[in-house]
Amino acid sequence: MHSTLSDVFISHPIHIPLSNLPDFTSLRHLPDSYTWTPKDDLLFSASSSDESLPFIDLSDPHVATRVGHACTTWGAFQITNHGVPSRLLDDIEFLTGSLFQLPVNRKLKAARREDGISGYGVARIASFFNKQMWSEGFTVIGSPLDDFHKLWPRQHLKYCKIIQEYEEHMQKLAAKLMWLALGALGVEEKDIEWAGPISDFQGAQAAIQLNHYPICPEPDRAMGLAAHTDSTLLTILYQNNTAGLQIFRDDVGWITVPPVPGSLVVNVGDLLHILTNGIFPSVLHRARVNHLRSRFSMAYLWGPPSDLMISPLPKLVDPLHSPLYPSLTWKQYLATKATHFNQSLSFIRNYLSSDQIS
Ligand SMILES: O=C(O)CCC(=O)C(=O)O
Ligand SMILES: [Fe+2]
Repeated sequence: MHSTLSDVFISHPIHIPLSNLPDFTSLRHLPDSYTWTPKDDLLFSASSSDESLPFIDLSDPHVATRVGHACTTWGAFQITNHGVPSRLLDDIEFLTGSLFQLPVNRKLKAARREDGISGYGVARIASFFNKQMWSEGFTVIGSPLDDFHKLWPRQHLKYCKIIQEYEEHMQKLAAKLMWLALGALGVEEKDIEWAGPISDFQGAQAAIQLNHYPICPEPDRAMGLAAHTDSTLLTILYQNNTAGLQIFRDDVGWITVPPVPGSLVVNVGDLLHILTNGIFPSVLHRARVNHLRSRFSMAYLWGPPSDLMISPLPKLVDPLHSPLYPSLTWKQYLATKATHFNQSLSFIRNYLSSDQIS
């Protein structure tokens, strides 16, 4: 039977009591439960380098080479001239701001259920850390109608329309980026059957993750969203005009991705890393907070149909480059991630068949 992404979370519930949600505005000092040290996350070091993430104009004649190079060296890049209307970016930012500005008791009406994925709550990755993160989130998967009706009984349709339009643009952009990135490796449309008859990846599945990082009294000791890679093929992220996103490269350390109005950040996710047999790294990233301004980010998490087998593309495998990963579905990968978190890729690397992975 065809299953949806939500099914994965029914079998892998997370237990984060909603009482853990803080009243961010009333805290003058960071409580111990929000104070991070390197002991809480080995990666809790300050950013160091002045290197910067590639910034790519999608109308550049050499765009495929640039995208391919950015994916290979960083697993991430920023884009401009991407075709998403700036009015729509304003709309989604407005929606996000309006949502998190609601009183806590209203937001809790649309709280994510323990075995669910949609709705309001703390970051799913919270269960892997001893300390709490200075953020709140809202996940949209499928129709937001029911949840939005609980949040905005009289205005929900207006907000549903923004989500629908945003998804349509993001889906098209994700497909375009996918072909640019894979095209740079010599992968052609005929090499990916599931992209469909007109190669537009109509069968893809996606979620939208809205994040809010409130003003923080002691930002140097707090963490907005701890270091992770995304379990997607690609993630397209829009951030408001407040810095906070940082990405990690082994030879560089942490660098901040400055917000550039109207531009979008693209991350290679774990599944594209698998598909390219490790040629593209999935980028480790996190969000820091600050004491002056609230920060919002809106992530479009894009992946394949959840029951489709994903494996290193035959074109990228040869006697010198044997497949590094077994075939597995997005659903299976998410189940692995729910247990092994940032060790998931190295965990599945040890298996030849997904039947062995539990
Ligand atoms: O807020 C950000 O910049 C990062 C958000 C993120 O990584 C995510 O939602 O997966
Ligand atoms: Fe992320």
